Amino acid sequence: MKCCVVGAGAIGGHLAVKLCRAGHEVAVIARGPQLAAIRAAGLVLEQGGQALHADVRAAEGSGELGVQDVVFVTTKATALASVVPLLPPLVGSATRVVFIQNGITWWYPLGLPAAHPRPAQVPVFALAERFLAFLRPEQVLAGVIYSANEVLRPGVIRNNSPVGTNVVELGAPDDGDSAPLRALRSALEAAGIAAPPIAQIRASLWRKLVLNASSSSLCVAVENPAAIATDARVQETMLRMLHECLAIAAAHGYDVGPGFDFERWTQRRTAHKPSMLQDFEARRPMEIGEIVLAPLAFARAAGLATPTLDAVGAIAARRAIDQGLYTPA
Ligand SMILES: NC(=O)C1=CN([C@@H]2O[C@H](COP(=O)(O)OP(=O)(O)OC[C@H]3O[C@@H](n4cnc5c(N)ncnc54)[C@H](OP(=O)(O)O)[C@@H]3O)[C@@H](O)[C@H]2O)C=CC1
Ligand SMILES: CC(C)(CO)C(=O)C(=O)O
Repeated sequence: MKCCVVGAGAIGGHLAVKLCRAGHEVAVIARGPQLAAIRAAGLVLEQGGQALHADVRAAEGSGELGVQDVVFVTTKATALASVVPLLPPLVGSATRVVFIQNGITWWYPLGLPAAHPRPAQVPVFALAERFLAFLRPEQVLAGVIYSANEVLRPGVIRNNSPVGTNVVELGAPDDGDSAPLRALRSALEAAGIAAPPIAQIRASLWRKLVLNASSSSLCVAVENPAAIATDARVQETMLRMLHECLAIAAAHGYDVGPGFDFERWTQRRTAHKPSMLQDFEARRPMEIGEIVLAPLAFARAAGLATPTLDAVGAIAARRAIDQGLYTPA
């Protein structure tokens, strides 16, 4: 498989190393110190006490890379607009483009089953027109990833998830099955990243968003990820947020609570800083619109009250605004 990872940071770097080591032809698009480091010495993924090295091709732009079988877009949602002009040279008629972002994102309304309530209007949806100017809807795939990673230093990614627990749920916006989708899941599985079949990509999105909308904004508010497990008041706040977000998902047609042990997430003692807290600390643009505010817009559209999400979300958003890391639309 000839593939290109656009945005070789924590998630993209992890995928690039695994796919390259599994024998695929992998190029990455990166910039700044990350690009320089990858060009000089490849990418390293620290995982389970091992340093996995991969000599991936690195480029600043897409012109030299040519048409790909698969493009993984693994930038933050905040950078998606900057990705638009990079994609056309990589995309041929058979290319699949996989968008792996947390939160409500641009493809949500695309192919939304008619039985589901209409989504709230959120700013990221405006990107659909730009992506669909050169992508047919069936070329768009979506990924929801469970894999805790951070860039330790340029060129070096650390995976903070217990070995064997990195999972990506892949689907099409219309939930259709296809040979390219199955082939991609198989390629990821063979590369060591679980990619189980799923029935509904928006159910996957909401299940993950329930965790992110709660833990990410709470971690930005308290700046202490461990407090979720160790401080009873913080843990109780997180549980309230989880349940409010589950209600939003259910109101929009995705009942993602059953079978998922959300309470376990509040009891995990983890020092991993959610990517939103990593961004806050590094003073990088934050995914406030997609992870914190979009679920609140969906709540209002469904007529739901979400007092705890509102309060903690307001604090996280305010902190981001004050640092210039989020600008309300
Ligand atoms: N990190 C994690 O543990 C997890 C993250 N996620 C989600 O995955 C997505 C990706 O997150 P993550 O990997 O942490 O993000 P990172 O910030 O670590 O990586 C994104 C990379 O994309 C680069 N980039 C952005 N725009 C461009 C551009 N136009 N051209 C070239 N490179 C570009 C960034 O460069 P620069 O630094 O210069 O901006 C950065 O290196 C997010 O939606 C996040 O919420 C999901 C699960 C876990
Ligand atoms: C919390 C975590 C790692 C869950 O996979 C995540 O999604 C993030 O860091 O943004």
